[in-house]
Amino acid sequence: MTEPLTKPSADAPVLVVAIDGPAGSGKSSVSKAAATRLGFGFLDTGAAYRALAWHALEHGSDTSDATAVLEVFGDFDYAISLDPADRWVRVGGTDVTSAIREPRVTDAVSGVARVPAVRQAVNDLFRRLVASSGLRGVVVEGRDITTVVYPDAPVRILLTAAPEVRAARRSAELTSQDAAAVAAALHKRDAADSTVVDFLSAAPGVEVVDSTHLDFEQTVDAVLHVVDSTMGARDGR
Ligand SMILES: Nc1ncnc2c1ncn2[C@@H]1O[C@H](COP(=O)(O)OP(=O)(O)O)[C@@H](O)[C@H]1O
Ligand SMILES: Nc1ccn([C@@H]2O[C@H](COP(=O)(O)OP(=O)(O)O)[C@@H](O)[C@H]2O)c(=O)n1
Repeated sequence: MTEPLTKPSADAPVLVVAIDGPAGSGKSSVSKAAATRLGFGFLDTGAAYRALAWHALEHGSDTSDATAVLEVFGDFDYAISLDPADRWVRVGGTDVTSAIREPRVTDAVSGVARVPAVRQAVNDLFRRLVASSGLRGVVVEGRDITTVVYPDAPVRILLTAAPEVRAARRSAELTSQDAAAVAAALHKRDAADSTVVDFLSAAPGVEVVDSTHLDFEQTVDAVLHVVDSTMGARDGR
C-alpha cells in the first residue's frame, strides 16, 4: 500500500484521511502508524490547542478567560512537523513537543479550545499546512476533523473505544501519575470538549472504528481497511 511521499503533480489535491475521536481512543498513535504505512504525512491537530494553552500559561494568562486567550493568541508563533518519523512542535522557536503533554497543559487545554475565533484561525492554519505540504496524502486527526475541518475528505473515520478502556490506556501511558486521577481528568476533559464539538457520534458518511476489543495493530489494520475500501470504491476497484 505504500506509495511515494510526494504528489504525482504539483496541482494534485492532497489526499486527506480525517480521523476524529475522544481522548485516549488512539487517534494520535494509530494515525501516526497508519500514515507511516500509507507513506502519508500526519497532522496532530490537538497539538496546536495544547501549544496555545502552553503559550497562555507561559504568559501567566487565565486560560478560562476568552479575552485573555485571544490576547496571547495575537503573538502565537506555531510550527509543527507533518513527518510521522520526526515529530516536533515549536512555539516561537522553542521546542514544546514534550511540554505540551504535561498535566498542567492538559488541564488548561479545553479552555483555549472553546474560543470560536481561535478554532477558526487554527482550522484555517491546518488546511494551509496540509495544502502546502507537497505530500501525496496526510492523515489529520482531532475532535472536529471529519465534521468541521475536512467534511468533504475522501476518507472520514471516527475512532472510538469504551470510556474505561480509554482511561486505562492513558493511565498505562502516564505511569508516573495516579491512575484514578488520570481517568478523572480524561473524563472531565471529554465532558468539557463535548460541549464544543460532538466527537462521540459519527456524522453521516463517517465510518466508525471501535477499538475497545482490538489491540493496537488490529486497530491500525482496521483504519487502513477503511482507507483501502473507501479509496477502492472511489477509484472503481
Ligand atoms: N487498540 C489499542 N490497543 C491498545 N492500546 C492502544 C490502542 N490504541 C491506542 N493505544 C494506546 O493508547 C494510548 C492512547 O493513545 P493515543 O494515540 O494517545 O490516543 P488519543 O490521541 O486519541 O488521545 C497510547 O499509549 C496508545 O499506544
Ligand atoms: N481538532 C481538535 C483537536 C483538539 N482539540 C482540543 O485539544 C485538546 C487536546 O487534544 P489532543 O488530541 O492532544 O487530546 P487527546 O485526545 O490526545 O487526549 C482536546 O482536549 C480539545 O480540547 C480540539 O478542540 N479540536
